[in-house]
Amino acid sequence: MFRILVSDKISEEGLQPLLNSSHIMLVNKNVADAGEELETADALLVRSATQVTEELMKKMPQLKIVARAGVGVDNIDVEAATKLGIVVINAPDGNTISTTEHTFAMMASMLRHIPQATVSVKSNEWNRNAFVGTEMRGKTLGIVGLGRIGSELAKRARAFEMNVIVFDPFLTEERAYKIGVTTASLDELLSTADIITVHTPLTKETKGLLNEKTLSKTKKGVYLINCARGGIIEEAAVIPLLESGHIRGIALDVFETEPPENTSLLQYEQVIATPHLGASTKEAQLNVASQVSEEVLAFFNGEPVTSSINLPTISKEVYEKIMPFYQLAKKMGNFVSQCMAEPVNEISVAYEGSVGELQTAAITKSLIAGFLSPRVASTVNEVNAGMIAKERGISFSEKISNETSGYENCLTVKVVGNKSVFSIKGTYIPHYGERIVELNGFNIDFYPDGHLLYIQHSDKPGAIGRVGRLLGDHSINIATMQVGRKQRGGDAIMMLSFDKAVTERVVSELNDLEGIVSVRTIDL
Ligand SMILES: NC(=O)c1ccc[n+]([C@@H]2O[C@H](COP(=O)([O-])OP(=O)(O)OC[C@H]3O[C@@H](n4cnc5c(N)ncnc54)[C@H](O)[C@@H]3O)[C@@H](O)[C@H]2O)c1
Ligand SMILES: O=C(O)CC[C@@H](O)C(=O)O
Repeated sequence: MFRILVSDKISEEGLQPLLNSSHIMLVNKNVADAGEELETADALLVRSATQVTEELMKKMPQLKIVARAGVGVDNIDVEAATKLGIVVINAPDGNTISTTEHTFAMMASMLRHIPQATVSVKSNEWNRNAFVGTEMRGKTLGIVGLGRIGSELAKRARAFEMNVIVFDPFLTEERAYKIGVTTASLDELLSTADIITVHTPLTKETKGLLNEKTLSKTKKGVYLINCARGGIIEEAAVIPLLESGHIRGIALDVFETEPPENTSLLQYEQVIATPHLGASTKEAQLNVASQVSEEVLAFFNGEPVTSSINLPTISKEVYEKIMPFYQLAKKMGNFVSQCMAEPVNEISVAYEGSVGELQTAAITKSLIAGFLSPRVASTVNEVNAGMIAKERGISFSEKISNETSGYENCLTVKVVGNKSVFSIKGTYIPHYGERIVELNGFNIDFYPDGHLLYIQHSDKPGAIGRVGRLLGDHSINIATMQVGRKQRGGDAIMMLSFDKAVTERVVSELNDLEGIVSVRTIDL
């Protein structure tokens, strides 16, 4: 049973794909109240309220995936999750339109004093002079961050005949042209915009982006909006500018701490606020819940997740092509790791032929994970393999070539250790499967699976027979056997497969046989 702990309020309708599965169990409980559920949960579903810290994840030994029903993952320690081999996914666009509309509603409300006028009318006042507003038409809207929400907002602003100017260091001129916005430096935006709205993630670059210094460059009478993340506009820097009348209004959906701890800013008449409601519509909540449910279900079924924060994203079509190589690479890494009982410094992989056209980075991660798994006590998978390899001083590289050497596709892995170098070549043949076709320069052909014995011997009469006899004496059935040599009478190798593991005692007896150089058990 795959157990999912749902820690925040998530649309039940959106969770249907998970609720419909008889192999999945959902428990609705906040992590703060969960006890035993923490120990058994395979997946954790959250919105923005639950803080997914390293400490929490360490209390969840079975945890494999954290799903954020929303965009921002700043409540999740993604780095710690990556280290622990936990996949983090989000629902990147399910609430884009709702948040865009909320931002637009905040802008309209602020410019026409709707919240303040509502309070006034409800207090039996009829004060039409106090609430003279500002038109949007002809005003310049400065958008900081033209991602999903920023670009949807730009479209709507243009429909209201506003000029749109954008600052986004990662925006190409081509995309800006397509959306119909003018790009600018931050300083240009600050000095020309009548209304500034921020739509970036909260990062070390965007934290306090609008601060005392940058805000002093804005036009007198500027309006500010933050429906992205608390802290992008520094709250304390706004107060003196509100008092002086430099900032005419500010609309906030998000705060430096939520709920706000320092409420002094909220006392100002020119401040309008909502409690992080950008994504709070029925539609957005259904969208984000459905998106993460489908993704968690795909993860449970061993299919690719398309919105992972810490895994390369792979579409279903690419996944189907990549999967055979992904598994082959994992087995090749694992095989070499078991063959080389020594510290390793370098792993290089060369992709030849059609496999080079796929997302080789994901295949290389799988290879590294396969290599590390017999050597690392903690979970190691493609999420954390690169990080663990680096921590252990293992560098890895890949080379891609269209050339082929007899096989339509081929992976050649070279592992450099302290004492030796090991090389292995593998291929995937449709309808035939994974094959290892070369080991340390010996041509061979075997299926890398199950219980194997890798024997190095001298190509002399009797060596193979002695191995067969000894195994027979121990009633051990050889399932398959392949032999390879470079030249007559020289060094040779045998690869044997068995239905069950061969014991250490038998391995030691095999090692003592005449003509046998070394024997290694490999379990894949
Ligand atoms: N209030 C809510 O309920 C709510 C709902 C959804 C999203 N959000 C927040 O809104 C924000 C935007 O979401 P999105 O889906 O549009 O994200 P997105 O990733 O699509 O867009 C972010 C944009 O910011 C730009 N950017 C990054 N660093 C920048 C910098 N230093 N200066 C200027 N631009 C920079 C990126 O290039 C990108 O274009 C996020 O913080 C998200 O968490 C809030
Ligand atoms: O869960 C929510 O309602 C907030 C969502 C929003 O902040 C997001 O980043 O997607």
